[in-house]
Order: sequence, then structure tokens, then C-alpha cells
Amino acid sequence: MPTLKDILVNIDPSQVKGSATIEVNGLCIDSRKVTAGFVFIAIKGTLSDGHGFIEKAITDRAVAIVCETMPATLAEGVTYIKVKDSAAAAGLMADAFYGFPSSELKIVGITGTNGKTTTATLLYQLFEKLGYKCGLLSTVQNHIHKQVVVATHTTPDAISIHALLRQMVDAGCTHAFMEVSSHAVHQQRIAGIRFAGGVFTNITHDHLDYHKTFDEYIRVKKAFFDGLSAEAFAITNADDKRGTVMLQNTKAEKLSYSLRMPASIKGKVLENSLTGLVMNVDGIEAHFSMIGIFNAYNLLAVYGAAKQLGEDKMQILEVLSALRGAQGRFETYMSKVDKVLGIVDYAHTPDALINVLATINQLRTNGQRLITVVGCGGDRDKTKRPIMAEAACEHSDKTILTSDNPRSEDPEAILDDMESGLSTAMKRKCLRITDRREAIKVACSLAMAGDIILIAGKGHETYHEISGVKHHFDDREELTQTFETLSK
Ligand SMILES: CC(=O)N[C@H]1[C@@H](OP(=O)(O)OP(=O)(O)OC[C@H]2O[C@@H](n3ccc(=O)[nH]c3=O)[C@H](O)[C@@H]2O)O[C@H](CO)[C@@H](O)[C@@H]1O[C@H](C)C(=O)N[C@@H](C)C(=O)N[C@H](CCC(=O)O)C(=O)O
Ligand SMILES: Nc1ncnc2c1ncn2[C@@H]1O[C@H](COP(=O)(O)OP(=O)(O)OP(=O)(O)O)[C@@H](O)[C@H]1O
Ligand SMILES: N[C@H](CCC[C@H](N)C(=O)O)C(=O)O
Ligand SMILES: [Mg+2]
Repeated sequence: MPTLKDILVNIDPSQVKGSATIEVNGLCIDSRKVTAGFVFIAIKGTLSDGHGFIEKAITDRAVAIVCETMPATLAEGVTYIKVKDSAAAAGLMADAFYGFPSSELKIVGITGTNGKTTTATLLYQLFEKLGYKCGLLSTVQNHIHKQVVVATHTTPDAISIHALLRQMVDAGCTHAFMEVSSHAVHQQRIAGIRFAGGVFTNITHDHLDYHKTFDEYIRVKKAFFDGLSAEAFAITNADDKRGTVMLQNTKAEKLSYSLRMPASIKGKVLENSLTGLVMNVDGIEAHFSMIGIFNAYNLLAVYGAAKQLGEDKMQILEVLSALRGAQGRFETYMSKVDKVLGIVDYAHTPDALINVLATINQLRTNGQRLITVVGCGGDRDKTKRPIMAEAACEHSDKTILTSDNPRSEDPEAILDDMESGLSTAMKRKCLRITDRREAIKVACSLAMAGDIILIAGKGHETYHEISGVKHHFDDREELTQTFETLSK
């Protein structure tokens, strides 16, 4: 086991009280998980302050405490380390505790409002198919090569990240692809990770409940690129208004991708249909199974990162061509008899929803009607509710407003917020069905032969959280079961 001194190697404490030569069994930012021989790192959070749990951690036999403020009374036999920023210290100490795993991996971080999971998953699938053992940290699931590890966050906490990276190295992985959420950047969950590269997808309206203003949200996303080293690469979306700003202060090698502007990786969409894309990428024409213009962007980002990691152009495109991306992102199902096309998509932001609706509208034929089922999450950014309802109504023939993880909120209040975005005319082509299962059933029964149903917001999720309780619920199961029942 490492000693405290070993894991403080990259930390510059302002004060140390007690022995630094004690052995350490583990690190912890949550007092509820402390066991004998652990170091407890007290972090000021959004709900509470970890400094208030120091005594509890010591009762549970923590041997050392890392804190920003020294407690008034110090316990006998416990080492106290005062640092300026304990959240950053958690990452740097975890890096050392787990033997600096990120220096043995090529890690690419993907940030942006939409497309992180898709881009990270495509990179993971691509590099696995190219013969590498890879890791993946994503909203849907984490992977240590083939082994699936349940994901609780888009980007896990700093200690879990370094522990997972260590498992990847031990499993023989050479690459890791990870989503970097804005929460993670702000809370320093990515401290201590040596990134080989960073990718920016786009930035639009989301998470303003947390970041308060759009400028602050931009600043936080940009901080990820500001932190990359001169050895890393940074790839941005030149077609996004904030694409250039993101890389403004990075030391990393700057690259860009675009469908419209001059860029280091240039793409041109030649065909765009419900069966996929034909695109000229970097001078080579290729077919892709991924659907929609937003996926053309994700594919360019993946291509750019893979090329930058040293892979052959033709090989990248050959493999990428057949990949389907992440679960619950534009997943399509066809009903047997009436050939109704059901699409399950994780669009849960205004931009994502507008993109998915635009994609379907571009690709559907005249006779095909579009029925959209959509809700908005509880305990999340309220300002997106009326915008999403309006977008759904504007771009669909029929919209069913429903619930999507009301969490601790009243589902009816969320639906009222959504409805407040609708004009009287819009309300006429809109139904409000609080029960999501019922809403999907009604959408299926309203659909006529050849119509399209979009079920937005939950994608891969396998639960529905109501009053803080998670019930099993899967849009894909609901859709396919209703299709089955209706075909009998
Ligand atoms: C708002 C938010 O991001 N919260 C995250 C944050 O918790 P917090 O700051 O609220 O923590 P806190 O409850 O105030 O406690 C402060 C400290 O005291 C500790 N504590 C607390 C209680 C106790 O009894 N003992 C104890 O030691 C806590 O472990 C923490 O270290 O730090 C925790 C540890 O890393 C996270 O688990 C937690 O995620 C919560 C559960 C969450 O829902 N986060 C979401 C919003 C999130 O992170 N989403 C992003 C993006 C999603 C996307 O893709 O769009 C993600 O990366 O998943
Ligand atoms: N590049 C893109 N631009 C805009 N919308 C996209 C893009 N890629 C995917 N989407 C849409 O956004 C939804 C979410 O995509 P994805 O899960 O890849 O993003 P994410 O950034 O990981 O989201 P989250 O922050 O919730 O984890 C998809 O279901 C799709 O509707
Ligand atoms: N990572 C996002 C997912 C939202 C998905 C949607 N189904 C919801 O519950 O709002 C969040 O936790 O804010
Ligand atoms: Mg994600």
C-alpha cells in the first residue's frame, strides 16, 4: 500500500499536521464510504460541505483528512493536510494512489452540449474494431475493454475515474474515450488526467439550473481545453458559433472539422436518408449507417480524433461506415403490419430535439405524418420546458406531452410549464397524457400506415423516476410491445 507521502507527490499542502509516512488503504470524498485506513477528502459541495463530516470519517477510522479549513480540534493519531482546493487535490491524489494510470493510456475527452455519448461511443467501437483494447466512460455505460461497468454519471467523480483508468490499464487497454460534462469540469472531477486530446461538439442551451448563465456555461466548457497540455490535440466544430472561442487559450495543437467552413477536416454530405449518410470526408467518399446531419458532425469529430491518434484514413472510414453508435440515440423500430417507423432518441435539450425533428422532417416523404412523444425532466433546468414543447408542436403533426423523470417535482406542474410555451393553435394539435406508458400507447394507436413516431428524452434509460423512486421503464420495450399488441 502507498504511504500518504507517496500520494501527496503532486500536491503542495499549505499545512501538514501529523505523520505523512502512514500507509493508506484508499481515498474517499464521501464520509459514508470511509473504512479503516482511508484518507477522507472534505469537499465543499452544492448541497452540503464535506468539512462537516470529518468527525464521522474519523469515527469510521479514516487515518488522514484533506481539507481546506483545519478543524478547531484535531484528533490524536490522525494526519491533517490543508490544501487550497480539495476537489483538485482529490484528482491529483487519486492519480498517484492508482499509479498514474492516465500516463499509460491515450485518453480523449469529449465535451459539448450534445453528441458526447455518440462521439465517445463511436470512438470506443472504432478502436476496438481496429484491434485495440479500449476503455469508455459514458452516460450510457462504462467499459473496461469488453467488461461493462454501470455508469452513475456522465463523468464519474475524480477518485472513481482514476480507479477505472487503473482497471483499464490492468486489462491491457491502450486507449480510453470519455465524456467530459460541464459539471465534471466545474467540480474538478477531471483533475490529474493526462489527456491525449479533447473534442468539442457544440454548445447550446442546457444545465442553466447549475451554471446560471450561458456565459458561465461556455467558460466552464472552455476550461477543459485551457487545461490541455502542449502535447495534446484539440479538435473543435468550426460550424458552431463558439467553436473558435473554445480553443482560444489552449496550448494543445488546434484542429477543426466542418461541413460549411474551411477546416482541417472537411466534410460534405452527399446523401442524407433514413438509411444513412453518404459523405465526402477529407477527400474520400464513404457511406455511413448513422442517420442525420448532426451525426455527420459526430462522424467528422471521430474521424479527426482517430486520424490524430495515428490511424489510417481508409481504415478509419471502412470501420466507421458500419457503426451504429450509442444505445437510445436515433434507434429505429418498424411495426410489422403497418410499417410505422418508431424512433427512440435521447433528445432532452431544445437543440437536440430541434435537430432530431429537423432530421426526420428532412427525410420523411409527403404522406408520412410525424407523431412526437416528449416530456421534460424534474429537478432540472426549467427554462427548457416551454421551448421543447413549442419545438415539438411546431415540427410535428401531432404531439403528446408526457412525463420524463419528474423526480421530486409534481408531474402536472412540469407539464404546465411545458404547455406555457404553446399558442392556442398549437394546443389544438397537442395531447397531454401524464402517464408515459399510456402516451406511447396512444401515439402508436394514432399512427397510420407509414407514419413516424418519435419518442424523445429517455433514449437508453431503463427507469422512470417518480417521487424519487426509480421504476423499471424502457421506451424501446414500450414501443416494441405496443407494436406487437397492435399487430395482433
Ligand atoms: C449537482 C452535482 O453535480 N452534484 C454532484 C456533487 O455533489 P454535491 O456537490 O451536491 O455534494 P454534496 O451533497 O453537496 O456534498 C459535498 C461533499 O460532502 C460529501 N458528503 C455528503 C454527505 C455525507 O453524509 N458525507 C459526505 O462526505 C459528498 O460526498 C461531497 O463530496 O458531487 C458528487 C460527487 O462527485 C456527485 O455525485 C453529485 O452528482 C449528483 C448526484 C448529480 O445528480 N449530478 C448531475 C447533475 C451531474 O453530475 N450531471 C453531469 C452531466 C449530465 C449530462 O450528461 O448532461 C454528469 O457528469 O453526470
Ligand atoms: N452533434 C450533435 N449535435 C446536436 N444534437 C446531437 C448531436 N449528436 C447527438 N445529438 C442529439 O442529442 C441527443 C443526445 O446525444 P448524446 O447522448 O450523444 O449527447 P450527450 O452530449 O452525451 O448528452 P448528455 O449530456 O445528456 O450525456 C441525441 O439523442 C440526439 O438527438
Ligand atoms: N444527463 C441528463 C439526462 C437527462 C435525461 C432526461 N431523461 C431527464 O431525466 O431529464 C441529466 O441528468 O440532466
Ligand atoms: Mg452523454
